[in-house]
Amino acid sequence: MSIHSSRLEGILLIEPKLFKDERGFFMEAYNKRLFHLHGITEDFVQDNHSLSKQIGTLRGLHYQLPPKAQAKLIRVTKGAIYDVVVDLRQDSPTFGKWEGFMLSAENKKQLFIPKGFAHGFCTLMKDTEVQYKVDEFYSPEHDRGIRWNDPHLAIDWPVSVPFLSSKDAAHPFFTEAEL
Ligand SMILES: Cc1cn([C@H]2C[C@H](O)[C@@H](COP(=O)(O)OP(=O)(O)O[C@H]3O[C@@H](C)C(=O)[C@@H](O)[C@H]3O)O2)c(=O)[nH]c1=O
Repeated sequence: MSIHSSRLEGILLIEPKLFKDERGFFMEAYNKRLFHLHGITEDFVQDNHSLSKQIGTLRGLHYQLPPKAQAKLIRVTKGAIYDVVVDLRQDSPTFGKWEGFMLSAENKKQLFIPKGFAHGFCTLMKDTEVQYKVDEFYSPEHDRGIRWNDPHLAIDWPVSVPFLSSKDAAHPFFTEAEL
């Protein structure tokens, strides 16, 4: 597998080694020893899986507050997403900066997101399925969100009118968010 760092420290884009043959392909989606060798030593405790039926479905921007903050390892098993992270680490030189990545069932790229980031994605194909590992259990009391179209963040989403949950449409803006 190959790993690429990003301008946001700690964010890693991972390309697994793919074995193709006449039957199809094989890949190791997660290999504890290999990931540890590359510094991803989180103890993942929960695997999540979501389906978004419509193109332009946007989930986010989500995070959990400490002490229940989550690191995440994201991949797409059907369809494609534009995956976005926002640096919420107040001591970081890139605090408040965002970055976007194309993840798809076809390119099989994975995104590792350490604790301290908000995360969201917008689907680029219908019936897109996203699967991700997290290193802390879901905690509704610590669950928080930031408004997807916050002008301060100025995220360049691929759609201007996404399909949102009512919860995601009502999140506070970045400057009012509890961090
Ligand atoms: C995230 C989560 C939700 N749920 C429940 C709560 C709710 O009734 C239902 C749907 O929850 P949500 O609307 O928060 O689902 P969703 O909008 O898909 O939330 C996810 O979005 C992406 C961007 C992330 O980064 C994830 O960490 C997570 O926050 O599922 C769990 O039981 N466990 C979980 O881990």
